[in-house]
Amino acid sequence: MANDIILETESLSKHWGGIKALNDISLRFHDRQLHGVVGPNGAGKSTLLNMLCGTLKPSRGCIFHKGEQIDGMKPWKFVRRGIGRSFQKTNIYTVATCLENCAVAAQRRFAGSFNLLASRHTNQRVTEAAEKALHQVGLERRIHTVAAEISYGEQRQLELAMVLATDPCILLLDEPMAGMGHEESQRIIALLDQLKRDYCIVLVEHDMDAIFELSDQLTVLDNGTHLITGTVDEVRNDPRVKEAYLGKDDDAEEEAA
Ligand SMILES: Nc1ncnc2c1ncn2[C@@H]1O[C@H](COP(=O)(O)OP(=O)(O)OP(=O)(O)O)[C@@H](O)[C@H]1O
Repeated sequence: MANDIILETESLSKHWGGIKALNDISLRFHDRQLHGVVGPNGAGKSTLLNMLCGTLKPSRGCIFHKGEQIDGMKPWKFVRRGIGRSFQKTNIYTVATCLENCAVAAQRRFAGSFNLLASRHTNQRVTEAAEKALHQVGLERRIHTVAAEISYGEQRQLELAMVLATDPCILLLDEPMAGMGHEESQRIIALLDQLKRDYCIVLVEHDMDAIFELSDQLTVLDNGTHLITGTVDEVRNDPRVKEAYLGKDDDAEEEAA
């Protein structure tokens, strides 16, 4: 079991002046598992993802990818290592086609050579990766459609495709279902359920039904601290979690019990 740990944090902390956005967080993320991260607003979820993808440097603590310490490396090195990150806010070029958006993302992973022959080969890899990613998320019929012309739900699917186009092994996803209707959310849930068979997914999401349905492991953060990590059942039944967080929104479940 231990050797399928693909990403690990050790006493990870991020402080801004007096604000302890994240304090002493030690977590293990496994290959081919979906690890949900929840917590009230300001709990430190986005801060965690920003450090896991290298865009934010920890104040203290370490990050290990496949056993190698990677904190302090440049963000593009995280991308090259297969650590892909999506954002809460839509991050696409609306004037470009879906394929072009994914190609720009794929270039972050594959481009980098000034050799002309190599660059032709690179262009082909970039296009192939972009097309594959659009197929993975079910947007194959939208390949040549300008992003401004697809629905909001499809734009969120495109965001996911842009991460997949970087050929990652780890997907760090920040609220991929934000602002979606029920039907669109169901489509993303089905997609993530499929993707977790092949990727390590770290999913930050406020939609608790989705998190409960998808998570193999679930972490609760509260005010920058690590409350618990466990299976969905372990977390739901933990009195600290009920008290600190889930209890507030769990009335329906309490009534049903
Ligand atoms: N650049 C920054 N400078 C100062 N404080 C920050 C910065 N970014 C985040 N914080 C603070 O760190 C804490 C954690 O923020 P973070 O965005 O990680 O929470 P979150 O759990 O993702 O919240 P939400 O669910 O609202 O997105 C908050 O108190 C926030 O105000």
